[in-house]
Amino acid sequence: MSGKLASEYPSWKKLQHIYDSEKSKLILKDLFDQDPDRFSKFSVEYASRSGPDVTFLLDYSKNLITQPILDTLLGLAKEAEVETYRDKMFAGEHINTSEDRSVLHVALRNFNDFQIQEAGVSEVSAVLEHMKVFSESIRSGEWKGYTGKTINTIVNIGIGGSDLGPVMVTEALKPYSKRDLTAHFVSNIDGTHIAETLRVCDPERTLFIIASKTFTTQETITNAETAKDWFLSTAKDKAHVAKHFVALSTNTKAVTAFGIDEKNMFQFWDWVGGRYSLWSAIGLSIALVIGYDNFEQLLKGAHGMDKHFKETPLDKNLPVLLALVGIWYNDFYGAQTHALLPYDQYLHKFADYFQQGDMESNGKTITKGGHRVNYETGPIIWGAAGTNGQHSFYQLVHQGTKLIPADFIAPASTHNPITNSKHHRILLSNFFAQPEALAFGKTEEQVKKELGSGASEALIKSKVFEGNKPSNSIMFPLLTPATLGAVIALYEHKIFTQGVIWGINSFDQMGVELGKVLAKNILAQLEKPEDVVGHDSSTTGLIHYYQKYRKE
Ligand SMILES: O=P(O)(O)OC[C@H]1O[C@H](O)[C@H](O)[C@@H](O)[C@@H]1O
Repeated sequence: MSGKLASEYPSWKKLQHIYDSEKSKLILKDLFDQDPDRFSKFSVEYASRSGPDVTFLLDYSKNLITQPILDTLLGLAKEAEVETYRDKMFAGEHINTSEDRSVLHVALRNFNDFQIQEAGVSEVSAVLEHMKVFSESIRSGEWKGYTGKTINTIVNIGIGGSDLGPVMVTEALKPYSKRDLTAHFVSNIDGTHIAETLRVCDPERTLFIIASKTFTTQETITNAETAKDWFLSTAKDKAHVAKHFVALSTNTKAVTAFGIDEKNMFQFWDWVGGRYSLWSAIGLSIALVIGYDNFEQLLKGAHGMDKHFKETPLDKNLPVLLALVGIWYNDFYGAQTHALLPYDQYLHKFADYFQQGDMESNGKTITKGGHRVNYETGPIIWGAAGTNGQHSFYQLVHQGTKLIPADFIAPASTHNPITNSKHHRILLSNFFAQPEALAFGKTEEQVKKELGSGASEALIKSKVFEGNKPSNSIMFPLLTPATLGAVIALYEHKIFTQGVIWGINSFDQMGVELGKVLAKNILAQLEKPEDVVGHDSSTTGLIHYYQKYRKE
């Protein structure tokens, strides 16, 4: 984040040299054979030092690293001043330089532990109290809709960071949810999304949560207006809006202009980035679904990880270790992607969430100093819940031509121990087997032995697994709110660390602007073919095709 080019650091050059000269010797099978203590050397058990007890195991031994490589990666983190920039973040310095803002999602889950000076930080506890009182009144049935009925459905209308965090967390923590309160999340501008949602809502019993940091996002405001029109078509009187619409935003003026009472607005601040906002008022839908106390556990679990990140030496610092092994593949092995593979159905939105978290943060080409990088920055993040992925894309991960580092994530115990945990044991046997298969593969000799004589050379070759595919494994006792908080914060700080090393600003998102501007211009041209001007022939042709076939 210093804005320097990472490739200029001495450790970067050393890593390149190590990669060029030692790559052929970095064979997982040999590394494990040579060192019976490899697992204990390259794994850490995290235990929270504050707040609720959270523990998990990070096993990074199945990576293509040796101690000297890790030491050099740690040297890189030192040279890039990861510790200095981490401390600047916690101190509230304006490390988001292009927008001249501090980056303080850590202040949202701080509970007066670290001293953080920034306007708004002292208001965090009052907003949490507002969320607590409000969520409890909805959940208890004390809050009534305009006809005196209780609320049984919430619809969060938001997009990007104002959608993905609440969706991922409410799915992940479903075992803690109030089952008679149904939550919907509407994000897409495609009218289908809101239309299909409203179809199953009762205007007398539905609460709309309009979640938008800026309260100017076209998708969210359009969907919110449609929801308000739908509501008023039954409720008639605008005064009833106050019972059915609340806003989560930094923009009081736009919220009140929309017709939402300021007392039904939950505030946050410009130092909360959209993709880091689930800890803020944007988490109201989470508090409603799982209850405020569980929401607070989520925050406290994350704070425990903040403390770990802030106070632990780099060589034992989990987010830093994840960041460094990621850089090793991204920048030296040329891996283009990174897979997040939770073996937990409740985490089925985890990869979707971190697509924004990681790719919007580190998908940058220009350093903070304004230079074009001459190395790769943020990886493509993707993934799916196990074991579904095994029956679709794992073929390529095992035998394709690409190197795909992956994180396997699983709970030791399940919230649904049905059939004497038979399902869970099968699930976990896959969670253990896949990284093993990826790392150690299957040799030609083994295949020949299995097939016996007479098997063709082609068949034998097709059944060989080269192995040597790296992965991390993360395992925790049970997916609780506090554990989830800690794991999300783990990845947030990993992303931060990589951004610092690459010298980029992980906290702006200029890359999402251009498309928005062009769409606005095109929207004004859609009426008549003769209005379609100023485009290339492809774009013009596509718009003309639409104009020919549209039915409105
Ligand atoms: O919360 P809002 O202001 O409506 O913004 C919603 C989203 O808008 C844009 O797409 C930004 O790139 C995201 O970071 C943000 O989360």
